[in-house]
Amino acid sequence: MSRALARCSRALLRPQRQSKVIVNSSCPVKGSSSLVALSKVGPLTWHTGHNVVVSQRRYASNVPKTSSKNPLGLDDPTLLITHGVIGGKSAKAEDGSTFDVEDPATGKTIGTCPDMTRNDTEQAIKVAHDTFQTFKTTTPNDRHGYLLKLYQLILDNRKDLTRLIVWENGKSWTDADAEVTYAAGYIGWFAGEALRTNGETIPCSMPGTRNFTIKQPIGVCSLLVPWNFPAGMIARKMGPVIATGCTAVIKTPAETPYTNLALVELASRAGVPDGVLNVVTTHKHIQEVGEELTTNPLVKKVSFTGSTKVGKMLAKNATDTLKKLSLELGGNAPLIVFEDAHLPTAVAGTIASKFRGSGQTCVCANRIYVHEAIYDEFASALAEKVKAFKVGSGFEDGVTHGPLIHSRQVDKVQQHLDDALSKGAKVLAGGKKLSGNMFQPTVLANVPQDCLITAEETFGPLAALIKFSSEEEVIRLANNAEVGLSGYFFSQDTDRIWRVAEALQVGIVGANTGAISQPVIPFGGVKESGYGKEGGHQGTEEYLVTKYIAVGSKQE
Ligand SMILES: NC(=O)c1ccc[n+]([C@@H]2O[C@H](COP(=O)([O-])OP(=O)(O)OC[C@H]3O[C@@H](n4cnc5c(N)ncnc54)[C@H](O)[C@@H]3O)[C@@H](O)[C@H]2O)c1
Ligand SMILES: O=CCCC(=O)O
Repeated sequence: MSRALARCSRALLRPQRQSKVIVNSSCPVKGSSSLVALSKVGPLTWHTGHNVVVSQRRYASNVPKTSSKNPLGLDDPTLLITHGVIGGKSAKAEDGSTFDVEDPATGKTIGTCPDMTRNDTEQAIKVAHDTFQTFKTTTPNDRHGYLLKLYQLILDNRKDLTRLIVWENGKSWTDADAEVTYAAGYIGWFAGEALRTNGETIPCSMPGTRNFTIKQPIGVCSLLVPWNFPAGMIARKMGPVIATGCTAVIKTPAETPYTNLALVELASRAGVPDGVLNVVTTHKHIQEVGEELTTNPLVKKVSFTGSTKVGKMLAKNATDTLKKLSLELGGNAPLIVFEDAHLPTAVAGTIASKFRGSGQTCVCANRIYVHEAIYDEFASALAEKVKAFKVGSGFEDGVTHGPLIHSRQVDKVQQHLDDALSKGAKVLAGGKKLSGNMFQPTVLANVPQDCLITAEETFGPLAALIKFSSEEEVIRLANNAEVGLSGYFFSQDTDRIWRVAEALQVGIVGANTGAISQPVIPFGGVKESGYGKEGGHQGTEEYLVTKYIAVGSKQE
């Protein structure tokens, strides 16, 4: 704990360091340069929320040295957990069955996990409920301490967590490393939040009576996490669970269970009591497990990140028992480049927003509206940058973009591309499916206003450039969506910045930036992108109930 604090305060006092170039004369990866690639993203302080400067040092090779005893080549092989967790104990499926976890870069199986069922889930909920009776009585300082230790453990194990993310999600090493920083930032933020669950005193209009509110943990929470941020998404759900004294059953995504499980293991090493975080891994039984997690009366809160379709179904399930819900669902983010934009900033911001995680984030720009006066200049500058990307296994040096998660995502990108091409769009960069789940980062010009891309999020590396001619027109187009998670625009006119920021029907606005995600802000959407916030102090409130207490005085 003291190490984390010392590091934070040292970092706050010193100027931000830039990335380093490391010269390596014996790079073992075939075809890679001996000058190990420089990180292009610069310092990652915007991610941590803690101003901890994390070196973007690249190692001689990030390709893990695997063996039969250490199949994922971790420095600490005990961080590879291949079972569920109930009450701190290893859990199997009731029928003993398992499912395979695959490396999306190769399609090869990297391990298995139990295919747990509804009964297993019910058991996990009971344990979480029993544990809640004691965990809710721990002090804020106890929980602050657990989270600070966990924060330090995440940073201490960053290489292994990065490896797990690359193995099961496929994103590039730099992206995965940044995600570990992002996840640690959430845990650090909620360590502070554990100490800030303040109630109020409220002046009372009745003589002799005093009014107070206190904040209490809501109870057992079902946390359903997606595969696109295997560390980040669980961190921003389990952080407030621990901070507030709740307990949880976590349903891991079938694609990426190992990073979730490693983080739960680190939480246990940080002292979080057994039974606070329980993990159900499942693939075949997703429907019934999802139903149990959203209908069991012992569960008081559900937090889900994923598609709008599944979110709506879970919300319906939770209605009968009126559970509190946080739904962080799909987006279809507009990104607008006005004629008065600073073009290099607009290009950099578009790349940051569109291509992070190979386009598989809920806040990725999806509809890129460019003013006709600068359309050609912007399009060619963006295409030039995108042509320089390198697609491949996230472990390879120099790879900027990894594969998509599975063939369904590849098919969706291809379908959106074909549809736009059939309506007159033109490829300026990329445009081809590569081997396996790899897809070239693509820039498309002359995209019509009505096509599949504008109707739903692509969730892939396809930048669709649509021409517009007036602010009024583009605001109408941007708001013409059932969803509203994030929206971006680029302009150097201050009046326009306020006007457009206020007009966009979204929960998150990036004005002159494509990087909006931080642990300290309330992340969440409007319309069919769901409700509830993650991160910020609002992300703590989601796990608390407010109780009002009136205290009268002696009546004579
Ligand atoms: N908001 C996000 O961060 C996010 C994340 C993943 C996918 N998506 C969107 O969803 C689309 C499809 O991707 P997907 O198939 O992985 O999304 P999905 O909504 O089906 O899956 C997201 C998560 O929900 C779980 N899930 C699925 N069905 C469930 C059920 N019946 N009960 C409980 N949990 C269930 C999945 O296992 C996964 O962990 C993507 O193209 C993208 O548009 C959004
Ligand atoms: O994809 C969903 C979350 C993305 C983010 O936190 O930036």
